[in-house]
Amino acid sequence: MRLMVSGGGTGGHIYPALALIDDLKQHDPKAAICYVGTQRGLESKIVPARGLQFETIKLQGFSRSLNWAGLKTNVKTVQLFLAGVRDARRLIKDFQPDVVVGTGGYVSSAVLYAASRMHIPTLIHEQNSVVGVTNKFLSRFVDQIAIAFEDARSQFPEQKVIFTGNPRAQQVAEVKSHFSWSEYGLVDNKPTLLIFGGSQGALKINAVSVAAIPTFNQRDYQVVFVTGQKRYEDVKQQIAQDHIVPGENVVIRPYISNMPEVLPQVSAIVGRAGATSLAEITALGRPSILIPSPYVTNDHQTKNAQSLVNQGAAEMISEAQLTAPRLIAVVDQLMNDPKRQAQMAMAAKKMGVPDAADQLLAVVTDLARSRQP
Ligand SMILES: CC(=O)N[C@H]1[C@@H](OP(=O)(O)OP(=O)(O)OC[C@H]2O[C@@H](n3ccc(=O)[nH]c3=O)[C@H](O)[C@@H]2O)O[C@H](CO)[C@@H](O)[C@@H]1O
Repeated sequence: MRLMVSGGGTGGHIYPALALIDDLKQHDPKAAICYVGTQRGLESKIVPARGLQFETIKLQGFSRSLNWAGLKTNVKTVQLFLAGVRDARRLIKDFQPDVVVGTGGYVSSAVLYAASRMHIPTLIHEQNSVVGVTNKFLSRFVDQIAIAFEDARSQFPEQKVIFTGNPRAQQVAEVKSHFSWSEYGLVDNKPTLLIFGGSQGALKINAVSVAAIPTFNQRDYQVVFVTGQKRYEDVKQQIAQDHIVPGENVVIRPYISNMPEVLPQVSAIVGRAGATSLAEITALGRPSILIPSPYVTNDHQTKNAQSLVNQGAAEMISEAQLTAPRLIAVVDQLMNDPKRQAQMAMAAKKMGVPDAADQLLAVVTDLARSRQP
């Protein structure tokens, strides 16, 4: 199969694409793969490092401000989109894909639009319960739409929709490694809490976690606190300024690049409610304390989180109510109650789709075959 994939901007769009690619490579080692992203997005760091063919086009998102500057940005966005479609057509002509898959982020708009106009079979994957702007636009043009939350179904043309789950779930659920916390200067066989604010890190979660370090230092669980690559130096500075000394119990990292190896070793998670993170948490069956980002379209992270809370799989703290004492109280309660951890873990696991990559690959393979004469 010749598969072209496009998705970018944040990890939540990139990792599902990579999970699909990995699953395809396992089933069809001769498959040819081309990933299209932007130079500015996180994909330009993650994808080439995997040894994949990586092509870029130049695009930008729409501004939501209705002022003059917003208008100017949006005129530029449309110009770049039209140029992006031309560039995408050229890439498609060169690569000759059997099928083109989009996993969200504005870069996929031009690539999937161009492919559909060229009559190449197309599929988009929507990770969230509330449909993103790019996928909403593309839903009119593509052949098939794979979803990971049933709630998304009614927001798309019904006849195109198929539930597959999020392929990253399978990747995390299937991993077999000999990971040891000693790589992080921590110990094995000790309850471990992972704190991370999605793929980019989150300002408020970082601030509150910094303030909680002295308390975490005294607990009998250990803490891995991931700041996000761009926010690491600020966190370090804050810690120095506040004269905080992280003890042997707390480790601070900018980013974890081997999350599928790390996550299975974690007892509980504090994090945002990005859809791909939630797919991982549920596939593994881990209890979580979710702090949805209030800065995303239609508050979709709150809806993502609510679906776990409704099943007893997670607790939610709104960002507005997040303080260090509140975080410590909720974390302590969970970490000191193994029975509750187990109940939440089981509830989470019931929601997981640990074969999502195979399900998505089956749909993609059928679509690719539909192209052959
Ligand atoms: C601010 C924003 O627009 N967020 C969106 C973005 O979130 P974001 O990019 O944060 O995505 P998610 O939380 O869904 O997924 C993060 C991914 O990055 C990985 N990871 C994270 C931290 C780290 O150190 N190492 C690492 O590998 C996680 O394991 C996961 O695979 O895409 C999601 C999926 O469409 C949406 O639901 C989110 O609302």
